[in-house]
Amino acid sequence: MSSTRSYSKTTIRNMLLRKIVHVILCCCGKMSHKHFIPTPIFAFQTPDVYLVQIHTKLETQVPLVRNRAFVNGEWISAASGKVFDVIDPANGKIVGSVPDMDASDTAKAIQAAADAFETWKHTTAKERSYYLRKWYEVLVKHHDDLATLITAEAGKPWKEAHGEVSYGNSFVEWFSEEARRTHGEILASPTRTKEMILIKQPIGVAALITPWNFPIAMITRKAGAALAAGCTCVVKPAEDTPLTGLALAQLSQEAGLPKGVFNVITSNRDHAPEVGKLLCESPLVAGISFTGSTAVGKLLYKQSSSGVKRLALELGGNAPFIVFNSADIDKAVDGAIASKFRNCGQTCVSANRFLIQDEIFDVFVDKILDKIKTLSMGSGMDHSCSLGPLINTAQAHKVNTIVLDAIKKGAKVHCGGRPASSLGERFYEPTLLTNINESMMCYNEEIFGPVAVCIRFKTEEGGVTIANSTRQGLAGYFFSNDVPQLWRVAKELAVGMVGINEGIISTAEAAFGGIKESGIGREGSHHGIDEFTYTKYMCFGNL
Ligand SMILES: NC(=O)c1ccc[n+]([C@@H]2O[C@H](COP(=O)([O-])OP(=O)(O)OC[C@H]3O[C@@H](n4cnc5c(N)ncnc54)[C@H](O)[C@@H]3O)[C@@H](O)[C@H]2O)c1
Ligand SMILES: O=CCCC(=O)O
Repeated sequence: MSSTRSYSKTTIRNMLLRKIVHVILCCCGKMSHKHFIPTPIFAFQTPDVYLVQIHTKLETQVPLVRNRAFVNGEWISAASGKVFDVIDPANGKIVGSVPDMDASDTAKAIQAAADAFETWKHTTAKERSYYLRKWYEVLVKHHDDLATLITAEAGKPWKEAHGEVSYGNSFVEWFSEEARRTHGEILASPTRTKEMILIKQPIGVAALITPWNFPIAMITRKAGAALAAGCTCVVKPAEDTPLTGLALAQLSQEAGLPKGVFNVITSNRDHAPEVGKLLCESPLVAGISFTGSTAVGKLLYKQSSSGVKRLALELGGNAPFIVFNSADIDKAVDGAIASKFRNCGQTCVSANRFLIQDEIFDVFVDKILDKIKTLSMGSGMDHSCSLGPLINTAQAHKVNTIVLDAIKKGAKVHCGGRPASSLGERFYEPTLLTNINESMMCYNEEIFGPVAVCIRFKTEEGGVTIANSTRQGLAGYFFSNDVPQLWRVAKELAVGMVGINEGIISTAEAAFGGIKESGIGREGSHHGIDEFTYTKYMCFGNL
């Protein structure tokens, strides 16, 4: 568990050592500016990336670990001096400690972003594209380090962490390209003496609050778009995975992003509400982009109404995964495994309810059971593992509660159904349940764990009705080989994204987002930038 504490003697000793190494390296000329790219508009900063790596070796073997937050191009502590620990969910060991920042620290980051916006908003699209491309190149250079860091703090299996780094980096690449395509419009004027033009302008400071399940991608999907639009950012990563956010900051510094443009503050769960409130209410913040639970999303919605802030919400899902009689069952099973067990089920677009048509129900259950039995669970650092731990003990407890509730109400357990305690307190056995009914938590709630539940239905209409019987509407999937049915069902599913004969739908080119209580707005694609721009109408008269 994370805890709040002041600097330990070891940390102070390491800080002193850092200073000494800094002086030595400066004397040897190893930290000279010549290692860093020139920036067309802003003055150089002095990234201490090499120092960090040396410092890192003193404290831990995990690369890119930073122990301070990043505000206005500087690495800072909380004003209170408090820090909290970041835990490796596979073994409970401390990976690093970061500042436990409160509202007063947040105010400094907001001010830095607001000051930087005055310059950043005047950059050209081409300049912003250049900076993002540089950042992307640095991120690619550190691909392995980022993946190792993600596995260390999020527990994600090594291969998946690598996949996430590619996915996360792809948003920076994508928005470096999209930056140059934020065009305005010339309208056909109804009057000879007037010309009418629409231009896109950046909204201002964007506050980005992100979850732990995709520590890099959930930040870059927002920040790439915000920076491309000409906004500056204050990022508040999740308390379970702040180190990847700080690594992104370090690499943005190495890429030469001007100071104050990309700020990352860290705070523990106790301080998150006050930090969030200030980000929602500060007149210096123009918009909030949040990914996380529906409950917190609703709170931020309320809080940001006072200043009529621009709001983008990417919240929880309860994805149906329908398999119709005509489907290729083997492909459906492969899609089901990929969708359900990615990140140990901790993905907002994970299949939550498998709805299987009567005729093929038994064969689907047999085949998915065979596949589940091949999944290997263990530390994400073990390259052969396909399932890692859950993020924390609260999540492990929640998954167990959902399964026990289903068993109590009559569910049949085909495999798993209990914590994998021999591996550690955050591991849960991959589980398959049938005999599901609508009174069960697993039917109504986002499970966010490695638990597959199969529900039988008879008709297309019946299956779609069950699929839509939720207030969540993020992703939905179905497998069918009946062509008219493909179009009918894709239109009927009440979700923002549909996988048709496909279990993995995420990519930078796609418009990611939900409807109903799953969110507002879209991330990725060319629509992603819209969340961070205003459309301004200009009317030139008396021409
Ligand atoms: N849609 C998604 O991508 C996604 C991601 C993670 C979790 N979830 C869902 O959320 C559930 C809980 O996970 P979680 O605890 O990480 O989500 P959360 O909503 O509690 O946390 C997400 C982010 O919001 C911050 N936060 C928490 N309380 C806040 C507040 N009052 N004001 C401002 N920021 C606040 C957290 O520090 C974190 O950075 C999961 O079980 C799952 O159902 C969804
Ligand atoms: O969990 C939320 C995001 C997952 C994704 O982008 O595929």
